[in-house]
Amino acid sequence: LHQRRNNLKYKGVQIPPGPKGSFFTGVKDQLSPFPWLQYAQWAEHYQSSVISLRVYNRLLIVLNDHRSVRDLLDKRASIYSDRPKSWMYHELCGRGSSVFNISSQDGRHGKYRRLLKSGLGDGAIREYHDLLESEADVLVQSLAREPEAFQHHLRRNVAAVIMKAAYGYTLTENYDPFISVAEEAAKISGWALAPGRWLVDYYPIVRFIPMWFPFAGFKRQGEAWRRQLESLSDVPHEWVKTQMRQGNFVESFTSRFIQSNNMDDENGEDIVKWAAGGMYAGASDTTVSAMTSFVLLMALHPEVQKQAQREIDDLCGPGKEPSLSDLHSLSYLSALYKEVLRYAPVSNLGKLLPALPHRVIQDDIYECFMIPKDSTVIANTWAILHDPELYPEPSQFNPNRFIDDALIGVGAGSKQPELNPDPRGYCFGYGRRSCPGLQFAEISSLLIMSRVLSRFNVSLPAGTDVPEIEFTPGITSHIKPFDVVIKSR
Ligand code: HEM
Repeated sequence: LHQRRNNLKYKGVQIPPGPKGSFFTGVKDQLSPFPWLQYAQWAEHYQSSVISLRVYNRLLIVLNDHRSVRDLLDKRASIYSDRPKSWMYHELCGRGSSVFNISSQDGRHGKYRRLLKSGLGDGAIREYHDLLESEADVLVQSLAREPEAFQHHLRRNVAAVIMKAAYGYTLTENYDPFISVAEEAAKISGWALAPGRWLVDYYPIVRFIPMWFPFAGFKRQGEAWRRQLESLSDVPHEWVKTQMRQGNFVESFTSRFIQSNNMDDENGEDIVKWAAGGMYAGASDTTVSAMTSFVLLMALHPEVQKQAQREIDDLCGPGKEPSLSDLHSLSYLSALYKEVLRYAPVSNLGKLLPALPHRVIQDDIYECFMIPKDSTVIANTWAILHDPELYPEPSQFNPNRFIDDALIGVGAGSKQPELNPDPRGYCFGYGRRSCPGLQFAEISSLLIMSRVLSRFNVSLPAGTDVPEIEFTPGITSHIKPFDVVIKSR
């Protein structure tokens, strides 16, 4: 319908080229578990970095190069920062108000972002210094004790930091009730957002079928999940309030905003609750994924590892662990962090999850193409970070690309190098949806990396062949783990 209307309105302006697929499902059955590679291949095949594809009745526009991403998602952020609607998740499960899913046209969107920015930005991070340092100590001790469980320790570190920062809550040693609450919510959300699973997402008219109707299983399921998710997201918030009432609480993102009571909004407390919920959801898989990639890449690149260790030893003295105040002096470490994010981008937003792609809220024309209102717009961040014109020899893992003037190209020292631009401009998302946890992620990641490098050597088990790098499918795709040895230096 849209297309017919748009063809009339913008006579002769076509939607971007792309595969057509079948009449009913579109290209749904042709999508691979690694869509970012497939999108890049389609872009090459159709000789256009902007392509379109249809899944059921939903039109997807995929942006495969940095220019279109900047031009549309950043420069036209006011119309490209909405999220596609998932009727199952947003309406039936009642999650439309969550930070990730709220419509950019809802007044709460800006309030969440302002709150998260002030609670997670550079100024606020100082509040978390002691917490970050003490959890880094715990991580190093756990790695020394049980190095083979490194992923478990990383996951625990990130969860402990974020739960303390968001709620002032200290994780218990093994099974933690708050983490299982958060993981349960993530699991239900994954099911409710499963692409192609719920017809109501594509044909919302079916939401009007009465609850008792034989085909209304999805409605009963949605209602059950709504109740479950509601109580799950209330648990940590109510816990903070109880602690505060008892006068026995650790300061946190939530307590600070409840106490300051200057939200200037009758829904202030509800906004804090959703914003804090977004912190665990945003920080957990992403940071763990980046840090897991870091450990695996250190095993594959001993020369990079040695150089980073030399820099830390030179600054702090051998055997002395870096502290947060040392991090800004470690320029090779900072380049290494950028290269980990570029090489194994955490967020290959290619998956058809309705949660992270953007939605354009009005018809738009880009170059010679029509981008119809309500299209789902996906940035193929992987393709950008592996574009040989932007990052020469993209399959080489080489942190020097961010510090060596010869590799930065013309304009070195200026804000926008021609080659090897800062990948943080891509892997933390775009426009009015870009990640509000960027600084928090960076400081916690650099601290983990510096502590691991100063205390341990990471290598492949003796006698094993160098493994081929494979990536896991999914929205926070990362390098498929292989065996590594972590030994004290
Ligand atoms: C290496 C770590 C991280 C990476 C790579 C990452 C990446 C991203 C990306 C790509 C998005 C989506 C942007 C878009 O839609 O264009 C996002 C959104 C978000 N991130 Fe992060 N993130 C990381 C860590 C964190 C941390 C530590 C927090 C909080 C403490 C956080 C909180 C959020 C939130 C709340 C959103 C939703 C923003 C919105 O929809 O308005 N992230 N992140």
